[in-house]
Amino acid sequence: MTSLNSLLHHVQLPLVPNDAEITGITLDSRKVQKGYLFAALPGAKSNGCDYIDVAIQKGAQAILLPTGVTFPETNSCIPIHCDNPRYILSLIAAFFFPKHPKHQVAITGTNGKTSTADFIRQIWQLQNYKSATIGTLGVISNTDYHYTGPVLTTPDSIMVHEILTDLVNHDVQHLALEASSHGLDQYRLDGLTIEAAGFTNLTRDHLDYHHDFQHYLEAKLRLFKHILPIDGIAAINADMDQNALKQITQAILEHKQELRLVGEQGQFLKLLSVTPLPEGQKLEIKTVYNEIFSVTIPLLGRYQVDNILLAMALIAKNEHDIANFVPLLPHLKGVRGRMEQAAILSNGAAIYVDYAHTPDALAHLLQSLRPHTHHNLYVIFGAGGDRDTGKRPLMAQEADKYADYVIITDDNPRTENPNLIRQEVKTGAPTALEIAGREEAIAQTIKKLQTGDILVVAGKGHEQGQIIGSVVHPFDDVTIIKKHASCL
Ligand SMILES: CC(=O)N[C@H]1[C@@H](OP(=O)(O)OP(=O)(O)OC[C@H]2O[C@@H](n3ccc(=O)[nH]c3=O)[C@H](O)[C@@H]2O)O[C@H](CO)[C@@H](O)[C@@H]1O[C@H](C)C(=O)N[C@@H](C)C(=O)N[C@H](CCC(=O)O)C(=O)O
Ligand SMILES: Nc1ncnc2c1ncn2[C@@H]1O[C@H](COP(=O)(O)OP(=O)(O)OP(=O)(O)O)[C@@H](O)[C@H]1O
Ligand SMILES: N[C@H](CCC[C@H](N)C(=O)O)C(=O)O
Ligand SMILES: [Mg+2]
Repeated sequence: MTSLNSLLHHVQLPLVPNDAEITGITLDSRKVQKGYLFAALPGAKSNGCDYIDVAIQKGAQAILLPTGVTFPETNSCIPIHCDNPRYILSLIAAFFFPKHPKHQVAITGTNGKTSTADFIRQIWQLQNYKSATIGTLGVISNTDYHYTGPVLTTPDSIMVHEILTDLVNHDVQHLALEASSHGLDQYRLDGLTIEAAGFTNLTRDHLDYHHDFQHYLEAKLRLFKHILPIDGIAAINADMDQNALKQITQAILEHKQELRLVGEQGQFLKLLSVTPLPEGQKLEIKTVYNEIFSVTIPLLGRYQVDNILLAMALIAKNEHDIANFVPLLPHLKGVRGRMEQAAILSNGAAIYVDYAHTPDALAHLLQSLRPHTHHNLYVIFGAGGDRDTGKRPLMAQEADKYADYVIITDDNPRTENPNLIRQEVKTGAPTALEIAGREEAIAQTIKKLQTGDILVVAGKGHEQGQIIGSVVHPFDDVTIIKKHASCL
């Protein structure tokens, strides 16, 4: 509970003569209770301003709304007009839920946010800190805090700050969170006080929402231009798209942040070599002080090396901290649904599950599995409905380029016709096999596997459901694979 004028003072909006207590904040009229501040936000599907009357009837004390929107005659509720209510709401949320972990790190990029955040949490936990991640896997921490709300990669600003306060109440002072391009574009993270921001890579995704690559990049750049403060740490994978890298580094230098480049072209942390081993990878890395470390990580997937380097650069107090992290790396565990081994058949064929749902992720995934494949490499994947349609043939092209056998199936068709989605995917790999129904595709392919083969089932990773229409049907790739593998 806080007074309306203290909230307004915090966000530098004019105070009101009739100050009032605010008992809660929400952006959904259906959740308004007596004394709440309701943020009426124009959205993609509907407009929160259409629900102002409903919110007043339910006892809203104040309504945050865009400048120019008319407000009904009422004595019971105070209108707060402003130019950018989503942004102001984020700042209000940070003030209303006042407890924030001392150490907060945010990661953006097309692929690798969840993995990088997870490695950061694991490193902190290996150092005995209570720590947490917020992202695609929900909220994970080594405390008895259990989040049960809806999961977005980046929750809305109210949810983010409510979770932060809950985490601090569970003694968590170390937090890594994912900054999705939607989340950044919709000001979900503007109230945060982060110490470091990371950028994994920029490749094609979400152009249904951002329309073109430059707007997609601009959304992600908001993390550095508007959220990471001056002197904050900006850790970047130097091997990414060079045009994007140029724009990112320019933003970082303009905002006087500390640039830490990692990767094969890194400076802060330079990757000298990676050797794939049967059960992991051996890395040789060099710090900016020319210290060289050799370490074996128990994880497959070249892409996870990039994510681990970025994780270390984001949380290192300084260059010398890397020496403290290196002995912990052999203890890292795989991330749920990312290059996760689901089954080994009696003939030795191995089956993995991975969350690759972009062209670039599929290319990296399949290239990573090739050194471990002694016979044929199979990939099963589909493309999500109500998402970027342009990436569909491109995903198939990458699959066709790097796998020996490509099986196109369904992945969350949502409100689209799954047959039509598969047809669009198939234009990128006309000779690929098409099997409707994900379980059927998995069952049929497993029967074909021989000694030395690898099958990877991509796109759903940790997901627990297949979304058809608006119904979520329980579905877990690992469980389905185990079921059909055990029949052989
Ligand atoms: C397209 C999109 O990003 N939509 C997000 C956006 O919703 P919106 O504001 O556009 O919603 P809307 O349905 O048009 O409604 C407008 C407003 O009216 C309000 N309303 C609506 C109905 C009503 O009865 N009363 C009422 O007050 C709504 O609460 C909302 O505030 O803001 C909401 C609150 O933050 C989000 O929950 C919602 O995410 C939807 C569920 C979603 O599916 N988002 C996906 C695309 C997403 O955000 N994905 C990213 C990226 C993942 C990745 O990187 O791969 C993520 O961070 O998860
Ligand atoms: N650094 C990377 N470079 C390229 N591909 C990667 C990288 N990291 C992960 N991937 C691929 O992307 C998939 C998703 O990884 P992860 O969940 O870590 O990414 P994300 O950015 O959190 O994705 P989302 O946007 O869906 O939350 C992995 O399963 C893998 O196939
Ligand atoms: N965060 C991504 C996840 C995609 C996962 C894939 N299974 C799909 O449904 O396309 C999105 O919402 O676009
Ligand atoms: Mg994620």
